[in-house]
Amino acid sequence: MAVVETQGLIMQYPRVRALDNLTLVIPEGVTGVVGVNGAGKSTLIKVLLGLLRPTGGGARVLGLDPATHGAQVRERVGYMPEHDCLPADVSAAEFVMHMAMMSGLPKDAARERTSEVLRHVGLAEERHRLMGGYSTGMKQRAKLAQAIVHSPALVLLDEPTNGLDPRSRDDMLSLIDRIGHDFGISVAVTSHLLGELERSADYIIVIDGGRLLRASQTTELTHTTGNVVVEVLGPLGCDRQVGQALVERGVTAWPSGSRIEVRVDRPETLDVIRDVVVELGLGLVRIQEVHHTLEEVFDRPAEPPTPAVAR
Ligand SMILES: Nc1ncnc2c1ncn2[C@@H]1O[C@H](COP(=O)(O)OP(=O)(O)OP(=O)(O)O)[C@@H](O)[C@H]1O
Repeated sequence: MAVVETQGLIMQYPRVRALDNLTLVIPEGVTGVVGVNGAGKSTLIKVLLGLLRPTGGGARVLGLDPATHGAQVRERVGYMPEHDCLPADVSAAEFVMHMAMMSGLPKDAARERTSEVLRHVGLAEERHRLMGGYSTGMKQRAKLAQAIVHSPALVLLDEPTNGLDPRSRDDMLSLIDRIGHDFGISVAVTSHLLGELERSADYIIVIDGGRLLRASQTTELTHTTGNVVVEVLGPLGCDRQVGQALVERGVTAWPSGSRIEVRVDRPETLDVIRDVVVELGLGLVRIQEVHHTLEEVFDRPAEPPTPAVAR
């Protein structure tokens, strides 16, 4: 089921068209919305929350039109803004509890949910410290906690890994994974880095210049290439020998570092590889499937470099 649908969305600022006829569907689960800085990600989120009224087209969020039912949308949707927006002189516990009560939870339930979500995001011990003294990673976690404290059906996270060091980035991505897959809250998360959402997102939407570039299941984008990499053991240059022998038997093969990449277009190809290695008196170390990463899908052509001959 779709949690968000947009149809021909246009957002024209005085000088910039930030969304340009954008039609997309965000399914349940974790969706990565990827695009370079200025692609229109934050504008899209603000339109979906009903904070900005689009100049054309429309959207449905959990079945509601945010342009006319913004308050109802925001009751059911959590939002983690990109920029630092936390009051410095308040503790995470006070802030998240305040947000919980603002969303309509009675005081006792708000207190209980606050300590629960602060534990989930890893801020249990620091919850009574003033947020002004928090590191960037802790601030991001506090922002995430306030976004999910009212148990929304959907949470919109705007660049949650921005400014984080590699370890905190990994922690944040694991948290997003848990929120989407263990807590049952659908997540739409934006990033300007394609590769980082590969692990957590079930679905990827790529936007560029306010337009939809691509939308598909992550597994479809990172599907196996149909190629294998063959590693052999033997004297210097033996990999080239294997490649040459494969090409002579009509197999498409080409060098890949110190190994040989082979197109497996029929099941017998794997037998041919084994026979060639044995005939040449070499050791077969491994035959490994080659997967595309998301970055490769967008940065590199899908076809092997030509000519497909190991020289
Ligand atoms: N309030 C505004 N008024 C005028 N132009 C705006 C406004 N907000 C954004 N823009 C412009 O709209 C375009 C899209 O911006 P947006 O912030 O949506 O992109 P983004 O993909 O979220 O990038 P970033 O991650 O850098 O915020 C940019 O060219 C930006 O300069």
